[in-house]
Amino acid sequence: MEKADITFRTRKWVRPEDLNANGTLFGGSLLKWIDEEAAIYAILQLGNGRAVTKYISEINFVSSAVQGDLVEMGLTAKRFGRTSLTMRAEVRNMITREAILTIEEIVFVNLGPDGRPQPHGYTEITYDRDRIPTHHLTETLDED
Ligand SMILES: CCCCCCCCCCCCCCCC(=O)SCCNC(=O)CCNC(=O)[C@H](O)C(C)(C)COP(=O)(O)OP(=O)(O)OC[C@H]1O[C@@H](n2cnc3c(N)ncnc32)[C@H](O)[C@@H]1OP(=O)(O)O
Repeated sequence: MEKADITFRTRKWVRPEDLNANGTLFGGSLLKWIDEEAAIYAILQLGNGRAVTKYISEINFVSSAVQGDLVEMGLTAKRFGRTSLTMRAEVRNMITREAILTIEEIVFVNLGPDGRPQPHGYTEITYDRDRIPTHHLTETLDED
């Protein structure tokens, strides 16, 4: 798979509840946002709502953000495994484009209805919405 550029999608406004005691953006808020963003990205790439976070590599908090800053989150698929998808993540200041956080590897695993890893069958990134699951997981419990 060729190296793909990161596409920045979700934007967040740094609010008072996202700050640490230092008055800068709390790392835990940032990680929550990026894990959620990665989950949505993985679900759209793997076409399966049952995808879970398996592994997150070193997290580099490159610079901080302060209240009122606009930040944007980007992800790209680095590697499609048999049951896994490895992504790279970056969060940056939307205005200055200065990096705030980088994570080289976030691995999600595609699960079957039994909760075990299941081959996803994909090898390439989709830029369309062709793999979006069509129903909520709770609606399919009886059918799976
Ligand atoms: C209408 C629209 C509807 C939309 C649709 C609904 C959307 C609804 C949204 C819900 C959104 C939920 C988002 C959940 C996001 C969480 O919060 S997940 C919660 C946190 N994560 C967990 O609880 C996972 C806990 N771990 C586990 O259950 C088990 O470890 C797992 C994931 C089943 C894997 O089991 P395992 O025995 O390790 O599996 P194994 O076969 O050894 O490895 C599987 C793959 O992982 C890789 N792997 C294993 N260990 C590692 C490692 N340390 N490093 C890197 N790779 C590794 C393996 O290489 C393998 O990859 P492949 O070579 O097959 O590609």
